[in-house]
Amino acid sequence: MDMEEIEVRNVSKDFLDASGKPFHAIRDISFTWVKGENISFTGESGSGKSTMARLLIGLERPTSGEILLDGENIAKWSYGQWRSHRTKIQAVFQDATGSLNRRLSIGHNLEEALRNLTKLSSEERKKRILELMDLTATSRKLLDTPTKNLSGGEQRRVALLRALAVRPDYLILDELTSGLDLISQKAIREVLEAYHREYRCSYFLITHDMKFAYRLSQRIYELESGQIVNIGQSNIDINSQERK
Ligand SMILES: Nc1ncnc2c1ncn2[C@@H]1O[C@H](COP(=O)(O)OP(=O)(O)OP(=O)(O)O)[C@@H](O)[C@H]1O
Repeated sequence: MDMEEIEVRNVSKDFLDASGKPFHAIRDISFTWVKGENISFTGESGSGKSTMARLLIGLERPTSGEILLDGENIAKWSYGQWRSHRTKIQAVFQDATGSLNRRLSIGHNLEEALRNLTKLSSEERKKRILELMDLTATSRKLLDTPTKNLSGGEQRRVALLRALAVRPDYLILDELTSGLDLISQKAIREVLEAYHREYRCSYFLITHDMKFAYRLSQRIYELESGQIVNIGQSNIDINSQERK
């Protein structure tokens, strides 16, 4: 295998509708997501974006087609196989706060993710967390703050940091900035930019915000009724952007 990538080949996903008839949420979609590259999925509500994300992280299995990670069909992976690849692909879904333990401090939440998903020692975990805070310009003082004291935007940022701490190769972000004020949106965008520049993590962004999509990703796929109807190309290079 020359290229590290995720290849989605002719994937379809059917659900049963209320009357028990098959409903085609994803119809024969194919695309390649090369490691180091960011892509965005956009489209109306119900067009199949979240279903595509759930297929990529193994929360749904395709009705037909294959999803190849470096040539291996992840659509057939068992729960155990997914567990052992958690550091490869991470996801932060719309209800980001669901992945956080609100009773714990931010530091404990990050620490818990690293304890569960990596083999790092206690010292290495501490070092990793501090590095991440510095890289993403997040104050170290926040580590002792109880998660429940944070605003919605800050909680999403922490959920994002939790996923990034694991250093995934691929990261799926479902509507991470929707409903946030402009300052919180910018803060999240800057975290993503800084992290991508350092580790070349590949983002799969689901967003309605086209500016966000064009700024962070190379290609923007537009979905309509479960099909790709348009592919936009961004000429903005995330790696050459200056921090603002
Ligand atoms: N588990 C399920 N069972 C039945 N239908 C489902 C299921 N999951 C999704 N669907 C249907 O599949 C279609 C696509 O849903 P999906 O959530 O992927 O769309 P979306 O583009 O992400 O929408 P939004 O922007 O509102 O999140 C919708 O009609 C939805 O009702």
